[in-house]
Amino acid sequence: MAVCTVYTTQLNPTCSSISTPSKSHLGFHQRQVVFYSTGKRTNRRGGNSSSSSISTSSCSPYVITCSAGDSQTLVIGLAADSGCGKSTFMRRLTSVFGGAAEPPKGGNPDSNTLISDTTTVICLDDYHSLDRTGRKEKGVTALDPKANDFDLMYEQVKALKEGTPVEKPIYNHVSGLLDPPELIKPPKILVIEGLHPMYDSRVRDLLDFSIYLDISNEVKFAWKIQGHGRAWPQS
Ligand SMILES: Nc1ncnc2c1ncn2[C@@H]1O[C@H](COP(=O)(O)OP(=O)(O)OP(=O)(O)O)[C@@H](O)[C@H]1O
Ligand SMILES: O=C(CO)[C@H](O)[C@H](O)COP(=O)(O)O
Repeated sequence: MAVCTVYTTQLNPTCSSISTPSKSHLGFHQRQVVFYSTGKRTNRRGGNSSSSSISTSSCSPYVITCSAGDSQTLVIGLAADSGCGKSTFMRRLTSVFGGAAEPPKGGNPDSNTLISDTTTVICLDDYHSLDRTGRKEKGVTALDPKANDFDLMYEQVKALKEGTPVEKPIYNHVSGLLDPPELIKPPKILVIEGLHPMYDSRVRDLLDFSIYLDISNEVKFAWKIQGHGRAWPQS
């Protein structure tokens, strides 16, 4: 059985509560946590009693545990809008799981994948079905489901979960083009991070755990102004 346990304290100074819905909503069946960017919110959906929240304002540690079936890869979905700290959060989380996360050795320097001892993080931007020009021509953004290949995402996440390597496409954020695929081997823990790890019900059903980073525009823009990371998305 693949198991992941995270012992951690507050992940960042603006993150002050975690919601852990005990019942499914929007069809989620797996365990979820939502990291909030501001303190007082315990329930986004206005009084839904199925959500409970854990305060971390005292910086006390909390524990997150999830597990998958025998010999299966454990799949974690991390969703957030662009610039909400998915990559930053994943770098921290993978280091908690063990080892520094690095791009695949000797591969495409513009790969979005990170590999550590136990964990592989794939970026769902790699499943954009339309490149930057294609999206412009069709008048859609990367958030539009039409700009993403959910069939391929499902097939490949399922294959990895079942222990089969895949040739995953690469969306190149520098050129805005789809590059030749890279080989991804099934890890112990697979994280799929991006705009839509929970949009497609087939992909959603593969998740053992899901995380949504709920970052306010105010905080997101403040982070951007601090000037870290790559430039704001091109499209
Ligand atoms: N907890 C944090 N505290 C301060 N700054 C942060 C934090 N998380 C992220 N940032 C900053 O916010 C910016 C966006 O973060 P990051 O690149 O991780 O987001 P992302 O969701 O992966 O973005 P994209 O989808 O555009 O690739 C970066 O400049 C990063 O340094
Ligand atoms: O990071 C993103 C979504 O997670 C980008 O918004 C998306 O991939 C489009 O990329 P670009 O703006 O570089 O064409």
